[in-house]
Amino acid sequence: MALVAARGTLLRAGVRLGTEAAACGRNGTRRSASHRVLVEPDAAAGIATIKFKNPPVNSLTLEFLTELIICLEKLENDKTFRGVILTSNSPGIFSAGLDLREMCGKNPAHYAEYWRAVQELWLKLYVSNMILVAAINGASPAGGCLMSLSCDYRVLADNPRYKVGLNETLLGIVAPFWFRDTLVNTIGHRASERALQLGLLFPPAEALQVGMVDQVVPEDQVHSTALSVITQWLAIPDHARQLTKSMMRKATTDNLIKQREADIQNFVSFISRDSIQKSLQMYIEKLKQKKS
Ligand SMILES: CC/C=C\C/C=C\C/C=C\CCC/C=C/C(=O)SCCNC(=O)CCNC(=O)[C@H](O)C(C)(C)COP(=O)(O)OP(=O)(O)OC[C@H]1O[C@@H](n2cnc3c(N)ncnc32)[C@H](O)[C@@H]1OP(=O)(O)O
Repeated sequence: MALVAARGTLLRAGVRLGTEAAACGRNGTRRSASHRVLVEPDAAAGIATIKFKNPPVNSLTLEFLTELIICLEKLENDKTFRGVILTSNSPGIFSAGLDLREMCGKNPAHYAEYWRAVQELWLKLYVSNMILVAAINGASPAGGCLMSLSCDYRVLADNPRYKVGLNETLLGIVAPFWFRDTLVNTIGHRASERALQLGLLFPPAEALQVGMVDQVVPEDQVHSTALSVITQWLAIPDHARQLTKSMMRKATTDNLIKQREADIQNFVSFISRDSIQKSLQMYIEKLKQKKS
């Protein structure tokens, strides 16, 4: 049902599914998707690289989310691909997280549609049967960080500007329980409590120390490191690795699935509050002023 809704959004956005489907095909040659998601398949290796291309900062607009969801679903259903690297097409920014303008000045129906898409992307990533490795080649706050936390392994480029973390409280908003659970499953309860309350954004050395990422490498080695990690993981028999992943993660996704509609209502009423809208507007304004 979520995919049908996603396709509806894509069609309204004028995205041609034929082109999208071709982009996620099984050819070994480099091909690119129609809009915001580039896919570089290596059929012989069974690996595809997904590159985010939603300028200026790869924020998760509804259209970008929808393209990502459809792309992941196509790769998941194509047994050629057993591993995927997620990275940015614009080194410097992995993803700025949820698109602030999707959560500001819109109506409740829009917020509900948007949040359903955010949930869907997380569900697709967190319990994917494929091996997902995040090659984090830029800053990755909030929803951007959630995407990488949902992968099986994270490689971060060693650049002090590339901070990662769930900084929601700095915006005056609250990371929902499934963002929290994803973080707790990765770095543990105490470290998550501190990171979430303070909205901490960790530079590479600290991110490694707290366990937000698994490896920090020089910037020009991020992709090759991700590739060699995925190659190691590919050596494990799929059925055993997949069942183990499911055993570790399914309870977390089931928790959202069983209260998905309530979570959407919660988000809509929270984000619609005047005080929250004001906080978001002020934050957007602050980002603008930073430039001048
Ligand atoms: C009990 C519980 C109760 C309730 C809970 C219920 C529900 C939960 C409710 C809400 C949960 C929401 C969860 C939200 C998750 C998120 O992901 S929020 C987004 C957080 N993201 C950020 O904080 C990142 C902000 N951006 C930056 O820090 C920087 O832009 C950057 C480091 C990513 C890049 O820096 P620069 O290269 O210097 O680029 P600029 O800052 O100049 O930005 C260029 C351009 O892009 C715009 N922009 C930046 N980020 C976003 C964004 N996230 N969305 C939309 N647009 C963004 C920026 O404004 C600039 O625009 P212009 O000025 O050029 O128009």
